Amino acid sequence: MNRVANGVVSWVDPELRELATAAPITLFQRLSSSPKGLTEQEATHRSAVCADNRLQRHEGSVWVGRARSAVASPFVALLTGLGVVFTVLGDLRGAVTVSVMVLLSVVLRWWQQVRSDQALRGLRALVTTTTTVRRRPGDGLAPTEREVPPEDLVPGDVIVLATGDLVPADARVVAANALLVDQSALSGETLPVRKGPPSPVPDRQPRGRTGGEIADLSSVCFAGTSILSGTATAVVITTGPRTYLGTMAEQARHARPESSFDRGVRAVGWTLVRFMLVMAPIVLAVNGTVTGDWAQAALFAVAVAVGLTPEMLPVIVAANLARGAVHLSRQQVVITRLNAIQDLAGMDVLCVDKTGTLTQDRVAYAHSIDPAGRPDGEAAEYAYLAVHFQTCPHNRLDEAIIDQLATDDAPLVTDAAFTKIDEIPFDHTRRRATVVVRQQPGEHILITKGDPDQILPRCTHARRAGEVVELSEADRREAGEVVRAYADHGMRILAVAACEYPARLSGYDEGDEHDLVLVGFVGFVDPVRDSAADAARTLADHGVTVKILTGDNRHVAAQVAAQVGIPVGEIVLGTQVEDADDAQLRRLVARTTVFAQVNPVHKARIVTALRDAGHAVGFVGDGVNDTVALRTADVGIAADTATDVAKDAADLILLDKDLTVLARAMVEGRRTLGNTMKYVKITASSNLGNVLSVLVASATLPFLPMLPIQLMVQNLLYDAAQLALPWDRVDQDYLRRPRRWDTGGLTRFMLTFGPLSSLFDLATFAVLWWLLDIDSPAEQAMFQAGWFIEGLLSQVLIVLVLRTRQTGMQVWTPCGAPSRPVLAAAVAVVLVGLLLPWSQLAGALRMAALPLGYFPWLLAILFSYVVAAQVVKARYLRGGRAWL
Ligand SMILES: Nc1ncnc2c1ncn2[C@@H]1O[C@H](COP(=O)(O)OP(=O)(O)OP(=O)(O)O)[C@@H](O)[C@H]1O
Repeated sequence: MNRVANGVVSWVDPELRELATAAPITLFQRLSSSPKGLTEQEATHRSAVCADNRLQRHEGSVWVGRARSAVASPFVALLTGLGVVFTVLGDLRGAVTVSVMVLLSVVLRWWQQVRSDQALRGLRALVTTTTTVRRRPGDGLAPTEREVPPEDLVPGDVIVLATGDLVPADARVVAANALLVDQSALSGETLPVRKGPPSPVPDRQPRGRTGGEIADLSSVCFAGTSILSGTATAVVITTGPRTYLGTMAEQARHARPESSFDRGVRAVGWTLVRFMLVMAPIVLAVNGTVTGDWAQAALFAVAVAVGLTPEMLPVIVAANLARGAVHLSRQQVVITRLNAIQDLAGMDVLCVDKTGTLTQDRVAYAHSIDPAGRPDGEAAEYAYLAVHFQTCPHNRLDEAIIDQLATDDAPLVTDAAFTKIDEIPFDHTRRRATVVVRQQPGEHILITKGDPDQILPRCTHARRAGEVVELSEADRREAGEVVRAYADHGMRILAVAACEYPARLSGYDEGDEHDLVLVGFVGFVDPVRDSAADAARTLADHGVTVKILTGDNRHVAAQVAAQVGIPVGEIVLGTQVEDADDAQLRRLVARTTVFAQVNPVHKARIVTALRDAGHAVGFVGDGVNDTVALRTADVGIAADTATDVAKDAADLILLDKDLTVLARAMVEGRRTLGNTMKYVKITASSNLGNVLSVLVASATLPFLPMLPIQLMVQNLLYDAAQLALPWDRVDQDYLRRPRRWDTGGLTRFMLTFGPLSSLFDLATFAVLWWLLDIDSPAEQAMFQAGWFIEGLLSQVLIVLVLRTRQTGMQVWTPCGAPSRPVLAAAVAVVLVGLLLPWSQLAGALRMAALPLGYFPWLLAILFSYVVAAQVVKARYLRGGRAWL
């Protein structure tokens, strides 16, 4: 069977496994390629057929996916259903009005999401990576090697990999030299894996591996993994979303747990559906019984149902989120998932790492000391030797050693005097790195540097004044004290130890890191950011508990926490997290603020336990293997400098990895949610009031109090005014606590302010009926215009009163007053409403101009309504109830 059709390989695992072990000639044949690589023409042809070699799905499908998520909202479903009912009942004007509402909300929401996707792509484009590919200019011509963007790779391309490279696609190794690959992104397996062309003996699953068979194929390098050391030539088998990582990323995307915002939106949707289900049939029954015209009653009931739905909610939410996203990007925060802004508002626990978030991220070498704490350069010399030969990527500590010790001739001299034999790279679980070198023939020196807690137990001897002496218990305690004393001053300490071995041909592994001689310690400073304490205080003042999750030593963690003002208490270590079952862990995380010596797996478990305990959790991470925790958290946050995979998993990307930026972003999230909640609560209560008025009017009037089309135009006008709400101010009080969607509060709010507004509607009916004598079916157009104006004006005005919890004249003080856009929109809509019965549209809306005598009464009713709303608000708040 030909598995390469038009250069596209259709993948299932058995085929991958087959290609993993295939002889080179079969491999190239199956991929329609050759060891000299593809021709440029063939590569162009294949790239036209295959999707780009990107982790994300093809652009087209992202747009479709976004469209799908924009449509999938309970309000859209509800309104579409009501639109269908209108059509069935023959009211096309009603159906069109509802369709416009639905279309507007879907398009706006979709547009916002696509725009933010584009912004993120723009950000990613700033990070350039290239891959070396071997291609021929044409058939029969010699191949050349050149650098191309990873997106340009196609199945069949021959690539050359070297130390420090990110593997750009799933590729079968055809030749390798001491190839060591970090596969932790795929399998959680933290030890590096040796890779090379397949051996004649089939691969066996290594013990203790967590990644499953695929990741254990030792002849395949997978996209997203990185080359720790060595070189390789490989042929690309599969690219982009079809790689192993691509499918995992896709699964993880789908597996994302529902966030607190999503839960809130769903709950609001259901509360409104319940109200509608109760109210619409009642309106139908009352109106049908009184008028006897059941068809008209049915139309009216559907219009009431539309009126009861805050139909512009998706639009207002989208507009709010968009404004929030723009504001955040000005504050160095890029949003990758719009809803994350609302989740940010609900966040009550923020898990942060230490380096860069709390500290200045400028690690500097400080000193070198012997095991007893006396100044001595030997530890630094060994550490430099180890870093010099280390091929796994240098981190900040390594760079600090190089900056300080790689003086003019040092690299040359080191290369001349020593030869590298082997390496056991650093990883977050081992918390140490080892290099083996040869100085004298017949003798190897193993040098290990790392967390003192990891190194000291592996030492049996120590250096003292140039001598190697046995490490007594007292010496060990003394060394521990030295580490602690420096760590207590916030200094990061690496222990350095060495050991001599007779030269051998076989490689070295962890089993050789024992019976070491402790050479001493090197110290580093990474000062706490000046702004960190202020930011931590701001977060605490706003009800967010900051927890530190660091791979570093407990003393340093405690010191940094104390400097930043985070209460320390009991410090929990990674090993304790590992030993605790889920229930124990929930209790542990509830009382702990500092977790030290934790690896990425522990971090993910801590986040899950916090979520299980009901918290809305933010998590800051930047490693490839922080992906799980980033996805598990309600808000995953990564710095711009993080790996692509981590950024892909994050909801927020910080262009400046600083806690202050995060604190500001959190306040912005609450402001956004505050303005959204204003709309939901005030609108739902006004609509409930309308329905109650309609019920009373239906039972008492010989005609409809308002026609369905009038009811919906009134709704549209009101909603148009509310489009300015995202630009409104929010009470300081509201911003001070984590906020989630609160539907319990919504019901109470509706039941208080809905009937209140209804009272003033009834007063309007009374004025129209008894005082102005508009009391016959022939005059219904005038009556309906009267209620249309009063209803619209009272709804718009009440937003200005209820939008803040300030009472009395405070509403008009600078912090309580509405923002200018909100005020301007309200005035504009009030004017339109007042002029409508006199306009050209009056006929289409079946309204008649009102007698001027109506307006003093209107003024009095509106004034009394505002005063009454203030009084009720004050009482409502005195009852200790949550406001918006
Ligand atoms: N280059 C290195 N060589 C040897 N050991 C190292 C190296 N870098 C770090 N370590 C040790 O491993 C420990 C854990 O480091 P890791 O990078 O996992 O911490 P982290 O979680 O990133 O810390 P942070 O919270 O500060 O960001 C360090 O405390 C240190 O003792």
